[in-house]
Amino acid sequence: MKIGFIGTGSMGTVLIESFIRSGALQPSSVIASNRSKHKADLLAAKYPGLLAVDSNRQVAATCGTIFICVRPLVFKQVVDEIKPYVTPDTTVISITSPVLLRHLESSLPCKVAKVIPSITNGVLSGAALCIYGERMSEEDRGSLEWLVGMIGKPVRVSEQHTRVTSDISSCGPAFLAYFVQKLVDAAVHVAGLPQEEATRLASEMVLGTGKLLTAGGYTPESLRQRVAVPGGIIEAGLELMERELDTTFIRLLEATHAKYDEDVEKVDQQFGSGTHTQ
Ligand SMILES: NC(=O)C1=CN([C@@H]2O[C@H](COP(=O)(O)OP(=O)(O)OC[C@H]3O[C@@H](n4cnc5c(N)ncnc54)[C@H](O)[C@@H]3O)[C@@H](O)[C@H]2O)C=CC1
Ligand SMILES: O=C(O)[C@@H]1CCC=N1
Repeated sequence: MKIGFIGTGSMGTVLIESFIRSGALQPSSVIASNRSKHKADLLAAKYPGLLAVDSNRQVAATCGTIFICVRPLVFKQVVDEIKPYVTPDTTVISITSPVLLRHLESSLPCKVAKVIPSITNGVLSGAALCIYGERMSEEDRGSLEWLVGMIGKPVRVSEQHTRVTSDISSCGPAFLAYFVQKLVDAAVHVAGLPQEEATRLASEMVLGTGKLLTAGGYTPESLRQRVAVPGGIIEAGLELMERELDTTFIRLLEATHAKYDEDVEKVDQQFGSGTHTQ
């Protein structure tokens, strides 16, 4: 069965390349379209057998499973384009959170799901959030999770929790990279450590910490307690972070939720769906 990708920008490309690199998909199973076709052509050149096509309609007409990898406000246009070509057996997957299942289910006569990937899937790691519409049978869900499981850890979440879980798994890499960057800048500023060396150390530290938290038997709390000796150097640093960052993360999530609400409202207007309740 052919798998289609509409939108081969940053995330569409990550998904296609990861599915191919992991062995989940052969290039010859992949059909891709993009507004400016040259981006899809680049993938076709890199992966012989992959078919880049001129229109989203061609993807819809040939593929049983279609990932829509465009920005939220472009969805309505794409959905209208592909609608005549999907059948009840087609599965359409949105990779963006502000396009809700009800937008898709009310507009398309097929199965719909959301898979919110993460840049970490590009190294076959991290989570991929799975949210299912009612027309997805348990077998359909299992098949999609097999595919997604080749590039990350599929995690089923309710649509209600999509925003906050995506804040962690999809936005988290950017937030953590910001933390790393600030730590590196401080090391350069305070002690003159070469930037490259500080970056290498910080990156290894993040990798090791991730392993401790996923496979090393630690929780964030127990890890912190284990390394922060009472009255010691780490505790001095943690006390400062506690004072300075106390409400920062709550405000961080409030900021992402506010932007999400704005996007959902705009998508609602496009789909003519009234006020959202998620
Ligand atoms: N950046 C990230 O880490 C994550 C992004 N997402 C979601 O992925 C979606 C895409 O994001 P990015 O790849 O970062 O954006 P992007 O801007 O890099 O890619 C979007 C692509 O869609 C193409 N496009 C625009 N209109 C089109 C149309 N009518 N038909 C076909 N192609 C069209 C553009 O040319 C572009 O290549 C967004 O909805 C975002 O919410 C989801 C999880 C993580
Ligand atoms: O729709 C989402 O939740 C993702 C996370 C970052 C951008 N888009």
